[in-house]
Amino acid sequence: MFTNYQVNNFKILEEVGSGAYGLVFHVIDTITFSDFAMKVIIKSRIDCTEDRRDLLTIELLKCFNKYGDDYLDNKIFLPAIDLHSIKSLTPEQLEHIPHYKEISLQLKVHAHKNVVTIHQVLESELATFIIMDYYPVDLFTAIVDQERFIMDGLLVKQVFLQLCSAIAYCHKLNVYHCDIKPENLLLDNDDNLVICDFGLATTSKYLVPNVSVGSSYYMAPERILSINNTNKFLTMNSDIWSLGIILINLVCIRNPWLKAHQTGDSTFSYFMRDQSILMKILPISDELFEVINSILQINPKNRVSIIEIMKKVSMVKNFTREGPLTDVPLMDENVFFNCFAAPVDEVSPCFAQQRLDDSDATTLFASSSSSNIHLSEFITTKQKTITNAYTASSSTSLDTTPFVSDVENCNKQYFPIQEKLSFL
Ligand SMILES: Nc1ncnc2c1ncn2[C@@H]1O[C@H](COP(=O)(O)OP(=O)(O)OP(=O)(O)O)[C@@H](O)[C@H]1O
Repeated sequence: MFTNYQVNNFKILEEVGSGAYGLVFHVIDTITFSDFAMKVIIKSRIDCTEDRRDLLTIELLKCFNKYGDDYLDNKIFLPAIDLHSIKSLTPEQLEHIPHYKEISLQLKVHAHKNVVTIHQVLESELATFIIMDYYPVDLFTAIVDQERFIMDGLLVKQVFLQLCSAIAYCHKLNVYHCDIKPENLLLDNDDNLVICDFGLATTSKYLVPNVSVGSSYYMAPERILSINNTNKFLTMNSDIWSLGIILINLVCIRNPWLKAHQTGDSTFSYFMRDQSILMKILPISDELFEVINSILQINPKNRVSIIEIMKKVSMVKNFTREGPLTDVPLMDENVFFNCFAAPVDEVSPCFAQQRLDDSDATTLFASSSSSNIHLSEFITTKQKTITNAYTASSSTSLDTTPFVSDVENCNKQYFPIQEKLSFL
């Protein structure tokens, strides 16, 4: 529907996902020709669960209609928000703009190689646009449709350890993801895993009552307990439970139960009485059973730590009792420590925020062999486009988030979030 629509220098190629509040698009940067993902979070509340995608689409169309102009060919130009100002929003401020909580928490941890990097946040009155790295496939598709892991135990180890490494890093910075599931884990072309969707993430050390939101397959039993339960559970431990279910997914292409609820799921109810049921319903080896059992402890306090899980998984020799996963190479100690123990990018992930400094742009174009556009040409074209955009849109009534006025503001200047949302 939105193919060829453009937000600043990001042209939409296709829709790649939709969720409760937003749509995700594969976009191309018309300056560098690099791929990005653009998540559009619609601000208006949509209560109905049916036709949600259609309603989100209508809201996004409104956004293009409000700010765009036929003359501009479905292009809109929006101000970018300074990412540091989002990171420093207080919990009280985030109460007023809940969708910024997701962005703020992801920004806290996106320096990790296995967390999706956010490059820009563009603000409009109707929607917020998040520009992130783009990944071609999610883990669900890779496991179920492509069966990418059934022959390759080392790949299972690599992907799972990357996930553990990212989650451990988040926990170290007091960010708890709370929605670890294959649809929220993406793979690059070299099968490196990254985590996305911090929509349910929290910094709350303890689970807040009635947190039964998310996918039931991956949810720890304490998250499904009745709201009258007054025990305090560490949020961190419920992420660890989800890791155990993902490990089962990777090796067995299935889930052990629909939900970890004693009366609501007969398999889980059986598992509570006798954990070895896992050996009967899944083709896992004794060795893997031992690892999974140390993770899927009903009492969250008894669950093994993430670093212990990582050590155990790297040493597993066979994942299954039969088939190609019976003989899995041990992970080389150097690979383990280089790839998983020091996982933080040294390069600032916010390259997009600086890239239109002249020197950076020159470097970018110089290094882009596929592009034959020169910097001077680019600046002229870009200035022309954005000047046109401004002329055409200057009569539009702009409420809380005025249009940017020129190329400087559109691509170089970053506004503090407090300036764009004056109520903060
Ligand atoms: N950076 C990305 N690159 C490629 N695809 C992505 C990216 N981010 C998200 N997606 C795709 O879009 C889907 C929806 O994204 P996301 O989970 O962030 O949205 P959401 O609105 O929070 O969804 P939900 O309500 O289901 O949690 C993902 O499952 C994934 O398939």
